[in-house]
Amino acid sequence: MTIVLTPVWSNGVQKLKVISAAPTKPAHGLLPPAHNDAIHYQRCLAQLRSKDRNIEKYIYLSQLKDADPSIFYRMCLANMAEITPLIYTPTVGDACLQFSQIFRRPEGLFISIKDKGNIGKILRNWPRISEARISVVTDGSRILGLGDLGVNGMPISIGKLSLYVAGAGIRPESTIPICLDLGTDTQKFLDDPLYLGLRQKRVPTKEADEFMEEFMQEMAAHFPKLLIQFEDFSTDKAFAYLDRFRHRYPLFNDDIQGTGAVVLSGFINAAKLSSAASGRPLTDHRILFLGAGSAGVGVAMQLMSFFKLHGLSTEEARSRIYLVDSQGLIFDGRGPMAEHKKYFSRTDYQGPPMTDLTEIIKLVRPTALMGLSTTKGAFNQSVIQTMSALNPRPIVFPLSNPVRLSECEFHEAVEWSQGRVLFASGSPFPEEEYGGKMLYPGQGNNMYIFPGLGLGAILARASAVTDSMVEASSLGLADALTADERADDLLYPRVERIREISTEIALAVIRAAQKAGVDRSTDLRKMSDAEVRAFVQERMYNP
Ligand SMILES: O=C([O-])CC(=O)C(=O)O
Ligand SMILES: [Mg+2]
Repeated sequence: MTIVLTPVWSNGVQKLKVISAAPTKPAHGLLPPAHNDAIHYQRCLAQLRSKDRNIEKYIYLSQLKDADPSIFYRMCLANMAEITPLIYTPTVGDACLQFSQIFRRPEGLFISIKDKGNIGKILRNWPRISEARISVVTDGSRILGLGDLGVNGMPISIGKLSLYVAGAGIRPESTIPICLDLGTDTQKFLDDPLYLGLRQKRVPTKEADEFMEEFMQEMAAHFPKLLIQFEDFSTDKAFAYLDRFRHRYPLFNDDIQGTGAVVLSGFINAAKLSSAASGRPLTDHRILFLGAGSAGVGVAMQLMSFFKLHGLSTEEARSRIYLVDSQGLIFDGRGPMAEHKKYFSRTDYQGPPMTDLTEIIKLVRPTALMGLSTTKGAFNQSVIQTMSALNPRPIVFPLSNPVRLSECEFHEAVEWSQGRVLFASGSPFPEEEYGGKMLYPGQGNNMYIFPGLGLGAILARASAVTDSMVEASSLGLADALTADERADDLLYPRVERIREISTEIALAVIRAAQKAGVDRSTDLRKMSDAEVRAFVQERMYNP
């Protein structure tokens, strides 16, 4: 599929108009005589592999996507494990940091605070309004664990949407990457002559809130079939915008809900293995979080459903969770704290403030340790050894992204736990051999969830994304492990099966939407599961 856009002028405004969306075959003589598609695919793959640095591979793949989306997506699907880390975490982190240096050609929509009052007009410049189904929207205020990157956050929206296409078969022309430019507080960018964003500090909250209100209203008015994924907003905004808009528009926050769902899923599978080894009931698990930002608290909230699914009350479920932030264990006696941390603040601890993670572990005796702190090395040898002394199979999930901010590496966790660790990380790590056995790290990254969750919500034409739909996506993923994968102690399915996984998740999400009564595509209600699966698969874009 080639989309040819031509600039046209309307009311003094330049717009892009689609003049050809049909596959175009170059006229005779415009290609070399021995050019053919299959060999060209091999040529592109060889070109990719000839590059030494991942950022070069990223740039090459971006240009390939632009020049020939079909080859690009075919390559992604056939080489998921190799290419996902290049177009997504961790390389996308470098692409964001260097966006203003490596920028070639615009992709997606840029809407800045200067457009306040005129956002509808900007949206009308999007060339494929009626096809729009999914948008990933960031304001760049907290990209991965890299901080406030301003307009340099655009590659995160682009990368997530490439995975929607590859992983869930959303059509490329149905995706809209959006970066909102509300300024940046990162001086380095403001001083950089190549920086592509506004040269101003972030606007005050009130102005940002008014902007978001207008943005969401205009998005809904212009794109009636669009689902919105909020991505990498700073913690306070992530919670505030999710709360404010989730009951009015179909949307979810990937960092709070997507990460929550993917970790719940991995935890379900890890807890079974851990309890099988310890003989302790599933309801006895205790989970300690390092990091209490949007992802940390989002995951903690989602993990409560693990205990509730096993019959515990909300109060009992909450009591299984402990949060630690940069100032140590979070408990009521510690003094004032941010609103979003209060729910998990411990009332049963009355001692002095505790900051040392090993000491906190000895006190809490957790079965599982979750890292969402972006503090490299926080899960050091003493931490892992203490977890391993308490648990025959300790659950350790260093979830911070990208790789270099991970709380520990897989080989460290394997070595320090003597091969017993049940491990999942946010970014990919290589497998390890220990005691003659191959051990595989799980990748507890929301990339397993959002493509299928989004696909299900889009196909159901959900008017809102309910908690039950998010939970269904998580349970759908946990159930997607094959017998082979279970035999290898995997916590997540192999990423090569992403389309199958997305189909199962979409089915679970569609059913949950129907149960919640938020589905507007009511024809799907009458279909059997097998029919819905076939329906989902038929609709997938196949490069
Ligand atoms: O993008 C990723 O790899 C996961 C994610 O949402 C984040 O770290 O913010
Ligand atoms: Mg994110």
